Amino acid sequence: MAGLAVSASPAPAPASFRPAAAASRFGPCAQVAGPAANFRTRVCGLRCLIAAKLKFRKTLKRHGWQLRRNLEVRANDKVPDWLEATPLTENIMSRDVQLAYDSGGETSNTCPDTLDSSVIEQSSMHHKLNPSETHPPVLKEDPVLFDDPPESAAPLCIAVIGATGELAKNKVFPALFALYYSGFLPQNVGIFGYSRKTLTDEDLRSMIEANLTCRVDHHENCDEKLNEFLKRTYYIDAGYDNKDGMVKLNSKMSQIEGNCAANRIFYLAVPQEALLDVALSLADSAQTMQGWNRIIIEKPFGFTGLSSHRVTQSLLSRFEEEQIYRIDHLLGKDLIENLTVLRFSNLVFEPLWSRTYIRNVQVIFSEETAAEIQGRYFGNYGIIRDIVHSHILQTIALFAMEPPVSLDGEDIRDEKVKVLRSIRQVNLEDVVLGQLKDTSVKVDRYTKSLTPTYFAAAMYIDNSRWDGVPFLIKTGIGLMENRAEIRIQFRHVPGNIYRERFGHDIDLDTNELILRDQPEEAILLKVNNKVPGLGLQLDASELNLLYRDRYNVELPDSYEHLLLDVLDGDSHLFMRSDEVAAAWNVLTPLIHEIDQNRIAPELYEAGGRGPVNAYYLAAKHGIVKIVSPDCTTRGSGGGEMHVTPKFTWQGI
Ligand SMILES: NC(=O)C1=CN([C@@H]2O[C@H](COP(=O)(O)OP(=O)(O)OC[C@H]3O[C@@H](n4cnc5c(N)ncnc54)[C@H](OP(=O)(O)O)[C@@H]3O)[C@@H](O)[C@H]2O)C=CC1
Ligand SMILES: O=C1O[C@H](COP(=O)(O)O)[C@@H](O)[C@H](O)[C@H]1O
Repeated sequence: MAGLAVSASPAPAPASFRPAAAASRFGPCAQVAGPAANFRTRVCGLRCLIAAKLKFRKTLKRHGWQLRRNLEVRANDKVPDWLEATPLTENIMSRDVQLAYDSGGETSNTCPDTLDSSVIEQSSMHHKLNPSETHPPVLKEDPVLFDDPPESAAPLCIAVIGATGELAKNKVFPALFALYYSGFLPQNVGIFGYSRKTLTDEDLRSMIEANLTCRVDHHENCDEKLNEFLKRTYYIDAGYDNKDGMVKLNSKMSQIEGNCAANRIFYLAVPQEALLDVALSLADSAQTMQGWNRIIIEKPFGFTGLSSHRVTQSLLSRFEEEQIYRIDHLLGKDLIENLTVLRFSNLVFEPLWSRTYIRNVQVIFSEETAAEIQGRYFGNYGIIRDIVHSHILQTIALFAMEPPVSLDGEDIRDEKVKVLRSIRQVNLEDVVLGQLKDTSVKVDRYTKSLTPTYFAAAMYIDNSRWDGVPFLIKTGIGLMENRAEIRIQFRHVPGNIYRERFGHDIDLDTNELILRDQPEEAILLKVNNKVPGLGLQLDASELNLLYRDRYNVELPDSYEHLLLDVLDGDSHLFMRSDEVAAAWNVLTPLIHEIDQNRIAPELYEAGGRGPVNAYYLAAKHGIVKIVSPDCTTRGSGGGEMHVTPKFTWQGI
């Protein structure tokens, strides 16, 4: 951090960043996001692939992801005419202005020196604030960051509330820097760290710097970018009253923004106990009147259905639904986006997506992580509230939903909530609870708690598409490996003429599709084929797409993905209030039954596969266990036949 001083002028953006990033996304004080902009993100994987195949490679590299993301909006595979024929800036700018829409605030396309009163009035109505609050006090001693000429870009202020916490340090600031580095944040961006500790700007910068790195595959100007980013970072010593703290934050932001129409994002990385105090205080005192305001809230989303409902009601008393982004970073993984991309853009899959062809679905999320760093699980939230309520149920909802009307966030959320409302309440008999045996010094505390660290369950969706199809969930910590995948097992081929060739176990011919995030990103499809040569040997082979072989890029962290979605106003991976409630309706009766009956979880060893009962649960619901590494057998015709399934059942 040597030589870093708070500067009154923003550091100049590099040439490659200015036109594509600042102009396209932020325009001249223009509104930058909205439902229409969602379209950009949805076509992601395929467009990246196609663009990479075209001559764009060098261009993409030079302009960074910002350009790639803009390219992704194209619905065809051709080099866009506008890119070749006219200056990039001009084209992107006009399109973005056209797409401009505001879901959480008002904006203007110009950057007036003074606010006109009609704008103030509109904004105030929208945010339920008093027009008199639009003139924050000015802190004379502080530097002003956003002093670019009006035509440059709409400012964006991002406040990380709980800036000294683990989440902020390890995930949020690094993700913000990665976005800044890659050109996704506007030139006029200000980053504000907020907590109750007495720190200075420099303290915050040093803390952030300790965790910042540049991408291995994209490393130019790293130090320069790091310094630019840190110069735009400020600390707010909020004290112990969030009402005062938010007034301070607002003053600082207003000062940095100047009079330009500005947008604000508030990332609430605070403990659940502090959530409402922080959220309501900021609603009253820290929202901008001249742009949109969005708040990001961390999981878990409540402790029971009732407590969650209360939190939701309080939030909705001050914010519009469209302003609230409930983040679960596990949903920001490519695995999740691929669920819908794969299904809705492939004729070979889309017609098969129902009970007619799918026999069962497994959603697996296991972690090696030891219990020591999962302290908040014990005697507290546990894995059902932390992982199942949001990550697992959202995955099932995205997997099982009807085709949405469009890729717009609200259309997708409309379909997800229908799935959540159709999930049958989970029967305790179809549940396995586990708890990691703990040999650490904290063993007393842990053994007194019945909080599960492992959860398996068979769920059913009572609608016409999924009637009778088991969705087997398996999730836990302290297991043998990190595994995040969705496994789809298909039904048998009716009247399969090769039936006998599979020997005694017809299940061995089960087609299986696996979408995997961990241990490594891949899409795998198990098919049956003939082994070359004389005789009729069948082989269960894999048509594999390993991301590491196909794409030579470092994958962004899921916080980057989701923060960018917030910036874009794309809500499809964030739970709406009705989704939160519907998910609680599935789980609350089960949680009550577990709590009231003090159901003891099955203890399991660290580094193992988890509770043995999970195997029986799978078997009970007809989940195939494909483990036969060597099943040479004889077909009825007497010829030798090898069935060599390479897919072993991952029984975590
Ligand atoms: N850590 C992680 O990886 C994940 C965390 N989460 C969720 O994110 C949230 C934060 O987690 P984490 O960072 O681990 O928690 P920490 O306890 O590490 O940090 C909490 C932060 O909030 C601040 N804070 C605490 N109370 C208040 C208050 N009343 N008003 C204002 N600020 C306050 C603390 O600073 P100070 O005391 O100085 O004010 C600190 O900066 C939690 O809700 C957690 O469930 C979700 C997923 C993953
Ligand atoms: O939200 C959570 O996620 C982490 C895993 O995060 P990742 O970035 O390693 O995928 C998990 O350890 C934690 O239990 C859970 O609350």
